[in-house]
Amino acid sequence: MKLNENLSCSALPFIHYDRTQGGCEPLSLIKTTTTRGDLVLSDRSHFNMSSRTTRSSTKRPAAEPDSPSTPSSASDLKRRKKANTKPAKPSAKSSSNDDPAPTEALQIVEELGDIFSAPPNTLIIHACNCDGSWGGGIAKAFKDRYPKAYDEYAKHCDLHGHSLLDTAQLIPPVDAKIPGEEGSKGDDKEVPKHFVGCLFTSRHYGRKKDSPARILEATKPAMQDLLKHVEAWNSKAKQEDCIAEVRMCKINSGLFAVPWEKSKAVLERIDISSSDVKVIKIVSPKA
Ligand SMILES: Nc1ncnc2c1ncn2[C@@H]1O[C@H](COP(=O)(O)OP(=O)(O)OC[C@H]2O[C@H](OP(=O)(O)O)[C@H](O)[C@@H]2O)[C@@H](O)[C@H]1O
Repeated sequence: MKLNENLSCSALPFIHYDRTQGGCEPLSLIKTTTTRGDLVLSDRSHFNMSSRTTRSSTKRPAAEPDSPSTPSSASDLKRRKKANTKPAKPSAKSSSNDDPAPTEALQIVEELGDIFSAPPNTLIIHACNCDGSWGGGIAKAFKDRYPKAYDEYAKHCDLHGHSLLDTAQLIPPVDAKIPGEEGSKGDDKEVPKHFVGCLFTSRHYGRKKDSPARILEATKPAMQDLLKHVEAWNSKAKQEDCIAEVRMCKINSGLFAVPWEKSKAVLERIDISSSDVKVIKIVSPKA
């Protein structure tokens, strides 16, 4: 693929980006980042596993408490586990009432439509539990549409368990094509190049989900963590691989049972003066 170094991510909507520090990495490598902002390169084959693990919606055993919180690749996870390092975790003590007014606030724009009919290079965000379950609500739709992204999420939960609360996972586009049944290649389904953003706002799902107050408390640091991942990704990605638009559902407002206006108020207190992402589109289905 030919690179155009004259183009920058600043040409893309929603992203203000200085590409002077950008680098060109081989296309065979996937770039992921840690909470500390380290860039981690992994062979793309890791993200394109042909066999999909079947996950049940049953509770998983929590990972060891000293496991790192948000690395985004298996190689990074292993490296960290071996080194027994613990990345800094964003503070969980933020609330919309205590926070100072942001210098530049994250803009939340609401519209009706199909969240998944987004153009390529869109990041689509939803709220997640730390148990490795995308069993209901919009999470089930994510699992059906992005099965390999689900595998990445479930692996992340297996390795880090409840230490993921207050953090986020950025999953690069790994579901370019969902294979059809064996021997019927014509049934392969094309999937746009979408990034998936997981906000870990509750440890458990279902009846064991965290309280609305704790879910709200996790919402801000989780989103801040995701914005850092986006910034790190875009600072290194080629122009055609940059995240160009960010969409989200009304997180926490369904199965997590937190009124949307409360989550929205928390999100609108996030300072984005040093973030690439200025606007998040909230896309809800037409009635
Ligand atoms: N197909 C669809 N297309 C478009 N929009 C859809 C939709 N389905 C629902 N919505 C809307 O999307 C918003 C969020 O509502 P949700 O209930 O999904 O998510 P939430 O953030 O409250 O809770 C997270 C937990 O729900 C999951 O299920 P499990 O726990 O695994 O069972 C996760 O894994 C977490 O644990 C609401 O505005 C819904 O109207």
